[in-house]
Amino acid sequence: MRTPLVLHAERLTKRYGRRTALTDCDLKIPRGRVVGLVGPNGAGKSTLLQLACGLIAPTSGTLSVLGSRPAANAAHLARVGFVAQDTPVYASFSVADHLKMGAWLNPSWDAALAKRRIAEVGLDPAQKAGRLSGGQRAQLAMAIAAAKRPELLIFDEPAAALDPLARKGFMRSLVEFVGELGASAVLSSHLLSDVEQVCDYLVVLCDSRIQVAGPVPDLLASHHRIVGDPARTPAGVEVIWAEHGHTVVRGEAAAPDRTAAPDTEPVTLEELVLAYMSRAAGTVAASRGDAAVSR
Ligand SMILES: Nc1ncnc2c1ncn2[C@@H]1O[C@H](COP(=O)(O)OP(=O)(O)OP(=O)(O)O)[C@@H](O)[C@H]1O
Repeated sequence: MRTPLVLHAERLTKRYGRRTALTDCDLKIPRGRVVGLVGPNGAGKSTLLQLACGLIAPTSGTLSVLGSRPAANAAHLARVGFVAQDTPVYASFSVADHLKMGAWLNPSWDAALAKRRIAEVGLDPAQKAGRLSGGQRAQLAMAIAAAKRPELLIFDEPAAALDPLARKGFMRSLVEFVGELGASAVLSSHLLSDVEQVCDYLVVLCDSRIQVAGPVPDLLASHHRIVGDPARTPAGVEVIWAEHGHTVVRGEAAAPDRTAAPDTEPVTLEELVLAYMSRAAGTVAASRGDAAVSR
């Protein structure tokens, strides 16, 4: 039976020497989601994704990917597609060479899908990869990862180098493509606008720890903003962060009941993420302009 989880971490910890990149992370990510992994620089996002791909090993704790140890064997490797940060390609190889290499390396290679995808995004098969723009390189890397027909696609900041318009187009094509494959996807980003555009599941990682994780609609339903005196925060809710007369809270007791809590408002995804980031930073909340998560 297929495991219902694409990623399952228990007390997952990764240290590089004395630096701890992940601390006691517990995570259960169900299949069929497009997951946004967000957090500031150095939060541990790439480390988590590299662990999921089997490129590095945990210091302690466990992580299973599609029910097995990451990169457990060749068959398992074929079930996971990875697009690394900066979408590395072989500069002197043409687009067509990349597809040939993909076919040679991957037993489950879907040559028709790769070829169609390359045509759809307007890439010239004869073009040397070193001459592609950042956006074209990202599209090539995504086509290669997807032509393996993986069950899980992992993207480490796939669109970071792209201008806003190219990024929007790339993210849209990413989610369409993942849907067409019937795959799950996990993508890291510190651009919240990317995540809002395509993700239906959110993981906030700050300072090596998972702050919150869950389906986006559930997170938005279970968090609220209380306007005014923080002392008026209803009992039984968890205060995530308070500043400038706005308190972001989690808990059913804060559901917008106009009689009991007349100044309770819904939160946006940005407010929710910034509240967890500010709490993790333990400092005065960053204003929208200087936050590490930017739009
Ligand atoms: N190979 C390494 N050796 C030593 N320290 C590392 C190594 N890789 C990452 N780190 C450290 O681990 C922490 C987490 O890094 P990681 O790259 O996972 O964060 P990130 O959230 O992906 O950051 P960014 O958004 O800047 O890419 C950082 O403090 C980083 O300096």
